[in-house]
Amino acid sequence: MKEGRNTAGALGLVLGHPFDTVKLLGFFKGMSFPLVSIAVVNSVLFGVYSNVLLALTAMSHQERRTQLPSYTHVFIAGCTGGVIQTFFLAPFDLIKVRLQNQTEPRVQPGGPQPRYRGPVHCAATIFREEGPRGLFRGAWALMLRDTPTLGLYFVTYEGFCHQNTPHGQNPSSATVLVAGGFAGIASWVAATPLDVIKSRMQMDGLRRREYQGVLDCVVSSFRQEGLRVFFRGLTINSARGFPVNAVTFLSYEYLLHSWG
Ligand SMILES: C[N+](C)(C)CCCC[C@H](N)C(=O)O
Repeated sequence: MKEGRNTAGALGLVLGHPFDTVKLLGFFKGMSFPLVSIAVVNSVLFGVYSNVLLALTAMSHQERRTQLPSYTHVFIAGCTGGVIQTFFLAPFDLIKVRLQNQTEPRVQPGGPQPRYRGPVHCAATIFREEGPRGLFRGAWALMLRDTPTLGLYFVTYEGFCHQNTPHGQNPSSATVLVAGGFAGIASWVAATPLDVIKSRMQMDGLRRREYQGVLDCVVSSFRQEGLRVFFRGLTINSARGFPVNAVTFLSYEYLLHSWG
């Protein structure tokens, strides 16, 4: 009896396995592009941030626990990280926005071919149709969005950690998670108006050019849609910002400690 059940269980598993695999692969399909992009961009951002802070304060990460760096230094280091990461983020972000805004996102047999068939094809097509500079379309708006808001991001993080950690100690994992989450929300709330503009600039140039530049895009979006346009996606950005940045900062702290 027991034997029979085990065999049945094993058989079920064997039969079910291909389905599970397909399901899993389907579930994570399309994840390699964001994964590569986030790995590159976050290493640049956090690398620049910690090195600039190191240069400004002449203190190691561990020493800074007992002697908090000034928020001005944290802000400057965050802004510098923001400027440098823009060069890396711009093409990745452009490709993401272009792919997300496709009207025929899927290739269907016999149906119309989508303009971009995937991230690599998208990059090659932009390069061909819009030139190498085309890959940096919207980069100014992106830099304007990210420079001050990444300063704010790190100030929020360090401030929250400092306030909730006994003097001289390392913040607990729970504190790091909440501080990272709040940093994500604060920076996304501040970044949302320029995020709307950035995405519009990135989509511009696909057919005819609609905007003359960032300012023109701000003015004409405001004229056509009112003040509300600058708050588009605010809720979703914040809701996503909390968990994403909680985990980001937890891994950052973990790596800092394991590398010594
Ligand atoms: C500055 N800005 C708010 C745009 C982003 C800040 C957090 C960056 C993080 N990789 C994320 O995707 O949430």
